[in-house]
Amino acid sequence: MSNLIVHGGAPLAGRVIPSANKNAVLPILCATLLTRAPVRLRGVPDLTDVRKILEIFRTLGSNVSMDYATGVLDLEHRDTFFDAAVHRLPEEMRSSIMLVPGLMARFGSARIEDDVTGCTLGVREIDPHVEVFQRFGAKVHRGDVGLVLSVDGKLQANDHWTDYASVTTTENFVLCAALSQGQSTLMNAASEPHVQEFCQFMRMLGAQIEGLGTSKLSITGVSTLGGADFTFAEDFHEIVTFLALGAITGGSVEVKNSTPEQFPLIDRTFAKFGVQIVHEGGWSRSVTNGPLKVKEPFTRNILQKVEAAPWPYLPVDLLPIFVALGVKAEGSAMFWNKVYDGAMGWTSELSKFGAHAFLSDPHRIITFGGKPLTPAEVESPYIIRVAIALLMVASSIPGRSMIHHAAPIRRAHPRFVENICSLGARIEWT
Ligand SMILES: CC(=O)N[C@H]1[C@@H](OP(=O)(O)OP(=O)(O)OC[C@H]2O[C@@H](n3ccc(=O)[nH]c3=O)[C@H](O)[C@@H]2O)O[C@H](CO)[C@@H](O)[C@@H]1O
Ligand SMILES: C=C(OP(=O)(O)O)C(=O)O
Repeated sequence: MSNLIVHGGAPLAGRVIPSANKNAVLPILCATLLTRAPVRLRGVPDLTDVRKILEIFRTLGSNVSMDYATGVLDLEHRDTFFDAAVHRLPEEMRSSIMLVPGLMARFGSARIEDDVTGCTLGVREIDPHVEVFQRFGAKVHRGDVGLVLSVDGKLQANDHWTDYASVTTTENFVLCAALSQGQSTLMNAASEPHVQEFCQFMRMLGAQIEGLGTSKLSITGVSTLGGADFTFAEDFHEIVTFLALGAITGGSVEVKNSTPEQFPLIDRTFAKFGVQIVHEGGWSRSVTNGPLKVKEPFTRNILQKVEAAPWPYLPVDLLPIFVALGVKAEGSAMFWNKVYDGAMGWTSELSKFGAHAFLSDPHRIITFGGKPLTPAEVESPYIIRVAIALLMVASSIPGRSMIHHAAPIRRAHPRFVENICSLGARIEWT
């Protein structure tokens, strides 16, 4: 069941309740390893990455009680067992690397698998992570497969200034610092909404963290962490996805959104393609007035552009969704991924629909939108949000399209096909 058949052309309309943000859920799951107290998590989505992490917890001997119907997860990591020579951590997902601090704190050893790259977006370094672990006192050597880490006694607090604001490196720094001896400071910390949500959970466990949402995080280590009963917030990626699906199909979708204050730049980006986002009464909806059209800049000789970079820029994971709007909207626009060097090489798939999108360099695509589109069979790379962008384009074209290898969608969006069908789409897995 990894291909999607899409019978496109119907305007999507209705209401959707978004799920939790995978990129908050996964680091929070990894963080639970730092405590021996019971933890209850509410709103846990049924995602392939979540299942992989829960499976490793079961292998370690943790009590795991997951009810996907209610989204309630009860976890207790008490008498767990881990052997870096025997156990393997989940692969093909980035978040696996955030199991390291919990394993080091519990067992004095951990490992990093060779494939912790997640989506194939280009180079995804592990060096910034290894550097963080070493600064806290870990010794690192290359094993037969992957890296093996060991630490004697407690981790040692330290100050660090990273090369760039990396989401998972920031989270790993906080995970290490929470139980270290002394005060640690991270400069150039990432501040995405999911990083803030993760820090709020850490605080609920008893971690002492200052500077949430800024580029400087100060953490005072404590001797033990306690339990928590935590409810996940709504996923801004999923909110944007459904709003964009409404807009690209000429319909109107309303999505529950408790944090519109995170949206001003996202709203302006929609507006560049003629889509107005209205936030009202805890819901957001996309409104279009006729066919999508790229807003012309006043400055001469430049293209309309969308720049994606670490928060508070537009998040890079949202860029493919706006590229899909760019393909549909009449006019030209440039999309600039300032983070990854291999995330934009799927223009050839767009061209199978008859779209005109030009990869100008590894970081930039230009769309010449509004061209007549026809249904097509396309191949998605192993990139969650590109599978979605291809599905968006297919949904906007009358007729039968097929998205091959769309399974990555299940890494981030539970019940995605059910949700979109409830809006009037005709889509099925095959
Ligand atoms: C599980 C999780 O949370 N994954 C997210 C996390 O991955 P992840 O934490 O792996 O992403 P990073 O922020 O570390 O960035 C990924 C790569 O981009 C490059 N880089 C990044 C920033 C920068 O200013 N300069 C630079 O060169 C580096 O090669 C780096 O390895 O953040 C990414 C960027 O928001 C998102 O795409 C991923 O969905
Ligand atoms: C790239 C993503 O995830 P990961 O880092 O886990 O591959 C994503 O969530 O879009």
